[in-house]
Amino acid sequence: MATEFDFVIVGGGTAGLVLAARLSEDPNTQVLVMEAGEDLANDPRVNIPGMWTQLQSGATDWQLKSVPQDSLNGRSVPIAQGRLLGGCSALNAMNFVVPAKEDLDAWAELGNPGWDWDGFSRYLNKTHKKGITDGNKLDDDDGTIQVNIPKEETKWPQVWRDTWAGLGYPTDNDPYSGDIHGAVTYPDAIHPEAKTRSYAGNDYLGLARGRANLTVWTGVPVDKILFDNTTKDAAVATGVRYTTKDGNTSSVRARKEVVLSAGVFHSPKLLELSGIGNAQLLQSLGIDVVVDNPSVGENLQHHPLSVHSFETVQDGQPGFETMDALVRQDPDAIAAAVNAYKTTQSGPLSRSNCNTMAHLPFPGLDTEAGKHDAQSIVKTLTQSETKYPIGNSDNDTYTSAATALATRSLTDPSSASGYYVFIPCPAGPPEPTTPGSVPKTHITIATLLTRPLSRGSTHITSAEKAKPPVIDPRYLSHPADIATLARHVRFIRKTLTNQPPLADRLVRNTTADDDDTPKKDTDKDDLDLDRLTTRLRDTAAASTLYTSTCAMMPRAMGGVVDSELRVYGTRNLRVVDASVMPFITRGDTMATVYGIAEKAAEILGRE
Ligand SMILES: Cc1cc2nc3c(=O)[nH]c(=O)nc-3n(C[C@H](O)[C@H](O)[C@H](O)COP(=O)(O)OP(=O)(O)OC[C@H]3O[C@@H](n4cnc5c(N)ncnc54)[C@H](O)[C@@H]3O)c2cc1C
Repeated sequence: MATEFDFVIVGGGTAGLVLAARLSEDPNTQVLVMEAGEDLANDPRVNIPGMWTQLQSGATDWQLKSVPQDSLNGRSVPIAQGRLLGGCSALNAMNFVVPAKEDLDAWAELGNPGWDWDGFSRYLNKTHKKGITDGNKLDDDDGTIQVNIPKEETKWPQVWRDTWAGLGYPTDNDPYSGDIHGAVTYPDAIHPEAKTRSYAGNDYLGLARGRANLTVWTGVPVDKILFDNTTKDAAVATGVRYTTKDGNTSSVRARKEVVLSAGVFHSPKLLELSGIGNAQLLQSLGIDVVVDNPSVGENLQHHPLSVHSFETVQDGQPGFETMDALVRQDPDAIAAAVNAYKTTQSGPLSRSNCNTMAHLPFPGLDTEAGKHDAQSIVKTLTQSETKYPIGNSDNDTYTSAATALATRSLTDPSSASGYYVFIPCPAGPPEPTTPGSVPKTHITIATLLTRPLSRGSTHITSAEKAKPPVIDPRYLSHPADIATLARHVRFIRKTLTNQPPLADRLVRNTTADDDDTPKKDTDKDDLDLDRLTTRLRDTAAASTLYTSTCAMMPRAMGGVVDSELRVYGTRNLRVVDASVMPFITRGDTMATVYGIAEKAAEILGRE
């Protein structure tokens, strides 16, 4: 077995497999991918789109959770992260969400030339191939991940669009434009004809699987980067140490580079275990300090969300079916879904079921009262003591850039502060049914905060390799975050769900604690913001999108990697995954991670 390669990629996930496919295009380059999880390429839970929720537990998930969160009344939140070949791209919801232009332009302005929309689009375009939308073939481009907007099989998406149109928002957004206001239907990363998941584990790795110069090892967790410390000006990465399948410790050498693509929690963990991080922390754990950089594992970002389920009208009108029976695991419903999938590649198993979305500016920004309200939150941005990332000397620059981005989302009608998702099923466990009664049906609307100012961290608390990192996302800890999210909750309950045609299909809000007939929320005065805010502390949830723990920006600003993704203070060591985003994108993150890896492959390939 070879023990020396040109590139050693740690983590065969979303980014890692893009790198593997691209770097091994050169037959003279030997590439190794080391993945802690296993290859489940033939598992229906990976391949059948509608089964995407099934892998978020057990051996295919790292089973992480946050520490109890003060800002969520002491609740601890589970954090799903894929532990299998393909990483999160093998178990995520497949929504292919191109980042906003303003996301990328803000990255570049921090001191990352070439990462703006104009520079990054080229790499984003390489990541995907637009498939078929409602029977029409879109593109013959040669991108890799297959994306397409599934055919609409119910009337709910049209109801969603008509409702937003009734409120005066555009509904004809191009999901690939990077510039979306109002309702939008995002593509799913699904093969358009077979209706199977398109992800890094099949479409990127599939380009390269047979190449003699690419080696993929699964079931081999890496726990340390090895350095040659004899060079004075930088620690030179020479390879990694890992645990073999039979439990022994072994190592491999990298002739050119070690690339960490272990994801937002494990890339910083590996840096810290290897001596790169906050010197005080490392010394307290008995780890030799290789590079003192207190920003490693800081700056954790994430979209907090609030979820609302509504019982729907059951009047026998076709087109208003929901997935309640599937959630209840009704055998007839399961049989019908399996049959539709097998015979015509249609039905709820053929899709993500959550690609009907919207981006909304600050609610009420078109009125004087709304503008005034937004300004009251903007004031709290500058008054807040928050400075981040913690532990570096020049974070004023980063803090003002983050504040400017958040201010824009609060004051500019062309920017979004809320990201809405429509799902045709209940949010929690099904309501109990009584014998003889007709089971109820539900839809769910979730709203996510696009520009969170709260920042968290992930760190090791022991030199023991098997110990999970301690994750403190500090969800909704910034006062502006909870204030803004509360406005979006009020918008859902008072405005969106009272607007026809959606209002005509809803009976009651089953997640509200204060109201039996929330369709009449507009008549009520108990939707005051204090009450909604208090309730958010008990009910707000966490989306599955996390970024920024090894942020790409100048080191003095809190950066861990430079704009070519090199780890500061080292040579031959890069990070390429969701952890390098200096600001989280305003929507889902997978498409951006694919783009980051495409760009990184080009950078690595030319060196
Ligand atoms: C449940 C869920 C649903 C989501 N839905 C969407 C969606 O619909 N749309 C969207 O855009 N985004 C979605 N996301 C987010 C998106 O999938 C991630 O942001 C993105 O895939 C992260 O890619 P990555 O390369 O950074 O990490 P990953 O894809 O997680 O890859 C990291 C890999 O490294 C491996 N690894 C970690 N530590 C080690 C180690 N020590 N040794 C060896 N290997 C290691 C892991 O097992 C994993 O395979 C979702 C995420 C989750 C969890």
